[in-house]
Amino acid sequence: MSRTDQVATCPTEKFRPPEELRGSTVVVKYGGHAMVDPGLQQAFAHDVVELWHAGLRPVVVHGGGPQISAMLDRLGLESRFEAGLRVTTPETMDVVRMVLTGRVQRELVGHINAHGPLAVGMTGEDAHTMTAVRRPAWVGGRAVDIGLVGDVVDVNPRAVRTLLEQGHIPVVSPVARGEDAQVYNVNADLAASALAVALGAARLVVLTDVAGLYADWPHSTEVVERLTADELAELLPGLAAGMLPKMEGCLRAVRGGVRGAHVLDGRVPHALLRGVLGRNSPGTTVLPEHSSDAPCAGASSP
Ligand SMILES: Nc1ncnc2c1ncn2[C@@H]1O[C@H](COP(=O)(O)OP(=O)(O)O)[C@@H](O)[C@H]1O
Ligand SMILES: CC(=O)N[C@@H](CCC(=O)OP(=O)(O)O)C(=O)O
Repeated sequence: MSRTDQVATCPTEKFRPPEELRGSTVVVKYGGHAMVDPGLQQAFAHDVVELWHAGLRPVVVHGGGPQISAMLDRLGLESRFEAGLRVTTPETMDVVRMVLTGRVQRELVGHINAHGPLAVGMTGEDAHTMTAVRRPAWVGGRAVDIGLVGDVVDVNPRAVRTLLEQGHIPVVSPVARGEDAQVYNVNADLAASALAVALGAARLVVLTDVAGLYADWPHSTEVVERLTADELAELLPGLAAGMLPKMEGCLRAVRGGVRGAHVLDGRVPHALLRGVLGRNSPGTTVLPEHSSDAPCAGASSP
């Protein structure tokens, strides 16, 4: 698809990606808490299309935790988390699938496609894109059964690559197939990280509802601006639910070959563009151990 013919809005001149990012895949995880405002969803969709215009290949993996909880509440079903993961009965799984794929994904696809025929929605189940195995939650050193919650153990990126090659923007729901014929609820941060590694993405960007990783949460809002994978590995066991899967996802990504991972404030308009294309990314940036490849260098700032 021609990038100039198909999309009428979003002029490319404003945003020039650094040379090393041209043609690169960028996996963006858009968190449920940062998408509760429809205005923010539209601004996010606009930014994703800007990245596409600038010659990058964005892939969106979305969350939807608050939206799932609201629907469970409406249906009078229990909503409970252990170590940040939703306890998922077969009945809960039906609601997870319905809300993520039937509603949240559809809304995002609609917002992106308001700019042109770009986004295609899919789930990790499609074309065996994500295969997961059942995992427990670890609470106080003990494994707790949390039902149909999966860890992604295999990613087949072929369907996503085909969409990218055709000029599309894949929008992926974090639901995975199991080899045991079950369907698994996967934390969206970890799903995005697994997909970024499998696609050989240049960047993983996690948009959430805080300014980044706070050094002393919940006592201070001082953001950790940069850290290496080793530094993050040391911090990880002490992190609280919410930030834990995001930082674990960033760590797995940079250790899996992704050149940089960012946690950004999704409530700030254009945080995504500034994070990917700006000279100095806001939020928290995680780099591999020996990075001479500063992921924010050389761009013209939006
Ligand atoms: N060290 C930390 N720094 C920032 N936020 C933290 C930290 N530890 C826990 N959190 C919590 O993590 C939340 C973000 O995770 P979550 O609510 O799951 O967001 P999302 O819906 O974007 O995935 C923050 O709103 C905050 O309450
Ligand atoms: C296993 C598990 O907890 N899955 C998440 C999937 C959605 C998600 O991760 O959404 P956010 O990114 O908005 O938190 C859930 O059921 O809420």
